[in-house]
Amino acid sequence: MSADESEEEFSLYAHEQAVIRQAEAMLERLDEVAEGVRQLARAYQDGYHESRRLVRISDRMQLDLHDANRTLSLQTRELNALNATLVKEIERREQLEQELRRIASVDELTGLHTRRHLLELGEHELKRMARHRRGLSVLLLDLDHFKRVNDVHGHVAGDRVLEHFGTLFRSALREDDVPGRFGGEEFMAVLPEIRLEAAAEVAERLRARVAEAETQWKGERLRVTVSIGVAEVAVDEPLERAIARADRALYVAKRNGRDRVELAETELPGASGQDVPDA
Ligand SMILES: Nc1nc2c(ncn2[C@@H]2O[C@H](COP(=O)(O)OP(=O)(O)OP(=O)(O)O)[C@@H](O)[C@H]2O)c(=O)[nH]1
Repeated sequence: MSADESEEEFSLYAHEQAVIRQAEAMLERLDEVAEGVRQLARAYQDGYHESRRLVRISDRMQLDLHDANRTLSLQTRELNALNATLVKEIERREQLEQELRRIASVDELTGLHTRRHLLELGEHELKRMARHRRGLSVLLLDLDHFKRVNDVHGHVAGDRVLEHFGTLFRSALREDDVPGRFGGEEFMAVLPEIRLEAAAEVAERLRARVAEAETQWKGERLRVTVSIGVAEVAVDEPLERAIARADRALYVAKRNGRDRVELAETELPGASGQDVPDA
């Protein structure tokens, strides 16, 4: 073999080797491509199943959502109805409470303060008096022989007289005075910023007006008189003690012939008092 031949042989061999390597490389690449295609197909397949599953889930979710929405709408309607009922109930209770407060504080027959409310307002005035020290007085009033009005003309006539007295009582007082019905035919007033003598004048004016007044009843003119006890609340004196003193003065007015005003004895410092007289 010549040198050329061996060279050619060598190059042929090298060429074949190169082709073989190229073919092998191509096959490798083809394998990679095939694997890639397989992966892609798998991915499509998985994706298909996944999206089917997701669609099923979303269908079910949608139905559930519809159901939930329907339930919510129903509940909202029921809640709205319940809310309307509750609002009405609250309004009704507020009205009832207002009515109860009114009943507890306003005497139905005369429109004056009730005993309880009067005492509350009295305590309030007492606190104010403790600050300004301009005086505070109480009047205790009782219609005279009132039983006779009932006995002779009937209870309804008696009511009419009480009602009329309420009007006279209120009109004889100032705006700031607090008149109330203590119970039955007994009345009381708390007069802020008034000393004993001025309170006695108020009481006397009222007594005279009542004595002159007439209550019309079924063509008859009914007349009553009133006895009044007056007390000025002493500094640091509890209200009930001043009321008890006014009550004793009222008793004296009754004993001295009725249709009279009597002043309570002055409270002695440290003297022990009596409780509020019962209605
Ligand atoms: N019509 C009516 N009468 C009442 C009311 N409250 C109390 N009375 C009556 O008031 C009368 C009070 O009588 P008494 O306590 O004996 O006193 P009085 O007849 O006023 O005699 P003196 O107080 O001693 O002057 C009773 O007959 C009660 O029935 C009421 O709201 N309406």
